[in-house]
Amino acid sequence: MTKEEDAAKKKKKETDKNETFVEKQMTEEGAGGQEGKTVVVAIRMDSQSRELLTWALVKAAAPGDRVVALHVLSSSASAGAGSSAAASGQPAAVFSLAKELDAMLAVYEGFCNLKQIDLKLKICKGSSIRKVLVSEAKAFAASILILGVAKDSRAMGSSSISVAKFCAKKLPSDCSVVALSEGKIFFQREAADNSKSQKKSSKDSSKVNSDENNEMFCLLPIVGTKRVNDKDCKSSYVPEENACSTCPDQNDSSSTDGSTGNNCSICAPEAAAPPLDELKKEDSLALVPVKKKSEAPPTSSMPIVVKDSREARQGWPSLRRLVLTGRKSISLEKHKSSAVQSGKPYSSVHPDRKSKKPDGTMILNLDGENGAVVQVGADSPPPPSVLSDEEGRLPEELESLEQKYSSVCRIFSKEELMQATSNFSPENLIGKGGSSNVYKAYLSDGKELAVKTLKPSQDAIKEFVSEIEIITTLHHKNIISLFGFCFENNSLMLVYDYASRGSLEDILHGEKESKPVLSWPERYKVAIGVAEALDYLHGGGSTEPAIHRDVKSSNILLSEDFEPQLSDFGLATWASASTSQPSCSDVAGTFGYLAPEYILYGKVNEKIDVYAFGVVLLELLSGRKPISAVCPKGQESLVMWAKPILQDGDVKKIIDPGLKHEFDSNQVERMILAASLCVRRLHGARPQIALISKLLRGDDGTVEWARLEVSSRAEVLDDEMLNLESDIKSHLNLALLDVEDDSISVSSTDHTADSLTVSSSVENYLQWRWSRSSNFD
Ligand SMILES: Nc1ncnc2c1ncn2[C@@H]1O[C@H](COP(=O)(O)OP(=O)(O)OP(=O)(O)O)[C@@H](O)[C@H]1O
Repeated sequence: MTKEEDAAKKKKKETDKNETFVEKQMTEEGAGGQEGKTVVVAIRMDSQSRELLTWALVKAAAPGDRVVALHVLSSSASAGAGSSAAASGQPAAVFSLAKELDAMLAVYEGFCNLKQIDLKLKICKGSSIRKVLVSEAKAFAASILILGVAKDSRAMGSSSISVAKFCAKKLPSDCSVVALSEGKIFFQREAADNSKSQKKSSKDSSKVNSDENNEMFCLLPIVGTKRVNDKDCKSSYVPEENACSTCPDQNDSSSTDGSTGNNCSICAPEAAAPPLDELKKEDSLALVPVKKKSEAPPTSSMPIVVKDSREARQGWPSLRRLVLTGRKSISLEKHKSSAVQSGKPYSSVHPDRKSKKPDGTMILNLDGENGAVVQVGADSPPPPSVLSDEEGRLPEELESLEQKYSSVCRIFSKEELMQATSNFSPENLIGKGGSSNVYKAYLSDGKELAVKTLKPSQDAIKEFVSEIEIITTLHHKNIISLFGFCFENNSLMLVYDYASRGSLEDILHGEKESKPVLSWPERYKVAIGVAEALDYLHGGGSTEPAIHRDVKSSNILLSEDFEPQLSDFGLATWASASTSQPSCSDVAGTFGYLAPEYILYGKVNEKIDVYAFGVVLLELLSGRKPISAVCPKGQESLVMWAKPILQDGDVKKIIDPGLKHEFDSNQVERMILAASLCVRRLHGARPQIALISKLLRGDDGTVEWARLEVSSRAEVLDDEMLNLESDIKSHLNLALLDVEDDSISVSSTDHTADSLTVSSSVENYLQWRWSRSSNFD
């Protein structure tokens, strides 16, 4: 046997070992038992942790499972300045760390929703990381504990394999322990009987207590809220599955800060929640400390929860970054319309909020240990100033705005905008975004405008400034014009031209009763207009190239004559400022429109706009939503549903039945070709938007080229597989695919268990996992 063959054999063996473990987990745990298992993943704020999470979610967790991303703050740790500052109890550092970790997890929201995995974040503090890991894994009755293998062993005080060994020794035999690096298992202690551990209920787990010495902080979503029995917990709402440990038993009311009052923000009397019907389950999040309570049932007191995907699943959310982008919070598909219709306020986090006590509103003191859950609906009281410091000074970036932009747009006073919107009356509320309200405004000369009020936060300021900076350089008929802005009295407002037909999303997917179906010529006009806008944005108009980063139907507004206007440049970035390097904390956008490389690696270039535009084209063609829970299994994702149909070129199957065969078949063909090319898995295989624009307009040569390109898909797939392999290896070495040198020849359509290690692409892999998972239900 040659040296190479020997190495290949060794490699294969390693892969098989990984697979055996994975398959075992999948078959034993994923078989859809009533109660899912808990997978605990020890994470830090680094890219390796992202690998671990990806591995845990894709390989170890099955539908119905809970994955707990556990971050341990150790006073002895040197895991980064933020981490050690947080560990030493600096409140702001704790909060900022929680925000960063939250952002890291936010990337997985979409995947977790599709996979029905409940992803939670927990931050603990303890003197020994390994001991905390053991006690937490026990407390969660974890079936698997996943750890990284530290390259710099000093980072965690000792080698991570030794940590893994320690954990394996201390944890019950029904908990597997796995230590990974770059997708390879370096240490593995398999559970003696996983099927047994799977059955472990939260009741069982209550017998095992968290380490008394672990100080815990938590981010807790008020999702799936239910009123807790008065006897158990007064004036409180507690997430169904995450009731505070103090609620069921209030005997122990000591708190982490040593005060005698109940310091749990969920059951503390001062944390009086609004009536149930005023809480929108998808929007709430609190950072709360959870006091130690040895008798408490740990699984029902999970102190840290960032996302509860099982709740969100019900509404198939368009997922947003929750904390870092400030105004981009989780919103469900029907969020905007329902919010507007009902006019109900909803809750979200204001990290910078100081103590406040409005009526009926859950507001907590905020320091590093306390988060603030505040009502921020249309009629909520104004939050304290984040625009100026105590001495009334404005942040630097705001100070120069007026001077810089007064020549290109109008600076409004708040008074003027109040008048123009009849005091921001609910009747003038025309739309709602993740963290914004949009009101119709009338100037005294009769001009109609749209005023977007941003909920103030430090991140909102950044987006406000960035949007003004970028949008004022753009002059295109298909890009919304910024008419003016206002920052005053703690208000951040952007004033745009009014688009009388509202958003494409509302027109395509909104309440149908009164609205006629968008006709084919209008759809085609929208497609052409948005392609031109993007072409211009990406540098085709010889402006400095920029990337929108949030192309979606709700950000395409329509004028009276259906001229589309690309809007919402809050996430936009100059192409020169974007990086193709993976980033843990800079993924934003809306699930359903996110390009695979962006979800997985956080890679930003103009091709993420091309991908998102492809999804919009599919919406225009089919009238379907990007993600829809009402579709049959395997068809929830518009892209996944459409891809095989696009490949067949079967117009009848893809075209919106609402069009009743009234369409131009040449234009439809071009749109199908364009969509096929835009939603290609690999960004390199997606054409520039300029070419797509030419194709849509019917340029003969481009149409010919596109036909060939799309029909020679099989050949391209091979290339894609090769590219994907090097992409993954060179960029992240993600544990997701385990692509091996000798595995490329395996067919991409061979979705058998054996092909798991050689899945042709991220998307195929996810699709395969999804369809497989669906069978478990
Ligand atoms: N200039 C405008 N003219 C008419 N309607 C508008 C205008 N701007 C926004 N809207 C309406 O307000 C809604 C909310 O817009 P906004 O940009 O705040 O949120 P979004 O983009 O839908 O969500 P998010 O900000 O979370 O991405 C839009 O979908 C649209 O219906």
